[in-house]
Amino acid sequence: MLRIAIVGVSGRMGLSLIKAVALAKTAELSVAISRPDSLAIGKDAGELAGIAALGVTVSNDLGAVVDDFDVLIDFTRPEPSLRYVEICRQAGKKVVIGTTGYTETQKAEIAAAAKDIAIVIAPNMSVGVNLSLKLLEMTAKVMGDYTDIEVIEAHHRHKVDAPSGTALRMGEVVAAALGRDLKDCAVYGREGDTGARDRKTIGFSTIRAGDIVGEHTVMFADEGERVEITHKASSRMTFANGAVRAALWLTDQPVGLFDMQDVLGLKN
Ligand SMILES: NC(=O)C1=CN([C@@H]2O[C@H](COP(=O)(O)OP(=O)(O)OC[C@H]3O[C@@H](n4cnc5c(N)ncnc54)[C@H](OP(=O)(O)O)[C@@H]3O)[C@@H](O)[C@H]2O)C=CC1
Ligand SMILES: O=C(O)C1=N[C@H](C(=O)O)C[C@H](O)C1
Repeated sequence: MLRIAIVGVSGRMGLSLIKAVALAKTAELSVAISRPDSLAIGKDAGELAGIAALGVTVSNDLGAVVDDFDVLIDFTRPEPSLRYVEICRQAGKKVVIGTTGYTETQKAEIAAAAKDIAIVIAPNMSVGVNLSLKLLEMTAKVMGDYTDIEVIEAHHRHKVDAPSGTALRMGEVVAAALGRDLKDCAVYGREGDTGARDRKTIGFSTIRAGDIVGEHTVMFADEGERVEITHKASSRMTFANGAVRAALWLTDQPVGLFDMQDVLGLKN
């Protein structure tokens, strides 16, 4: 049995992850971590997630329980996530990271840690989004040079980072397929006297509303026709199940930086 630790257990994803690990046949929850001031401390993780008791009490010090797990799953915020990665690096433990909103410097820190331990990091753990990334690469190669490309994403009102990590990854994949660097061609929202659209740009639009789990559309628009590739998540369990799949896949990886394309066998 693979022993999984989850940090941020009382978050939206933390609660879904507890359920996903409980449903897994070859993995078990062995550590559940919440912030020191969290009301979840001392509770049973299963009961916290609204399922049967799992016999795992929520605690607040990951460093004190490093011998009790094999893989850590992190869907929190960039700063605590980097602290958890460092604890895992020192203890030689593997990590699955779903957190989004990292700066370039923070991403480089994770890449450096992956020289010592195995890490899967992906802004979206669903099969559908990762398949969409392949479709986007293909569409960009066929239509991207002569169409206007726009990325539209919608999420719940509590989301703190924008554009979503998935939208940015979609933009990166499309830009790379066209030999462009997203840093040079991204336009994040428009207002006022913008001038006509520059064909080489990739536009991003963000919606934050209600309880939308996560929706992404990439539009390739010409005069006379357009192609839209859309993914809609209706349950966080799709992300949580993907994270557990990534944790199990890491069993055979001693070291290195991977993404969900590696886990799902979607790399060229
Ligand atoms: N890769 C993917 O497939 C997906 C990625 N995400 C990403 O996962 C992340 C979490 O999303 P979501 O669950 O909705 O967010 P929530 O705000 O619901 O949960 C985040 C949790 O992280 C923990 N946390 C936050 N700040 C700190 C801190 N300073 N120190 C320690 N722990 C902290 C808390 O856990 P606690 O309360 O237990 O202390 C908090 O509840 C986001 O970055 C989101 O974009 C979301 C969905 C899918
Ligand atoms: O915060 C969320 O909820 C989500 N975040 C991820 C992102 O930023 O891409 C993935 C998913 O769409 C849900």
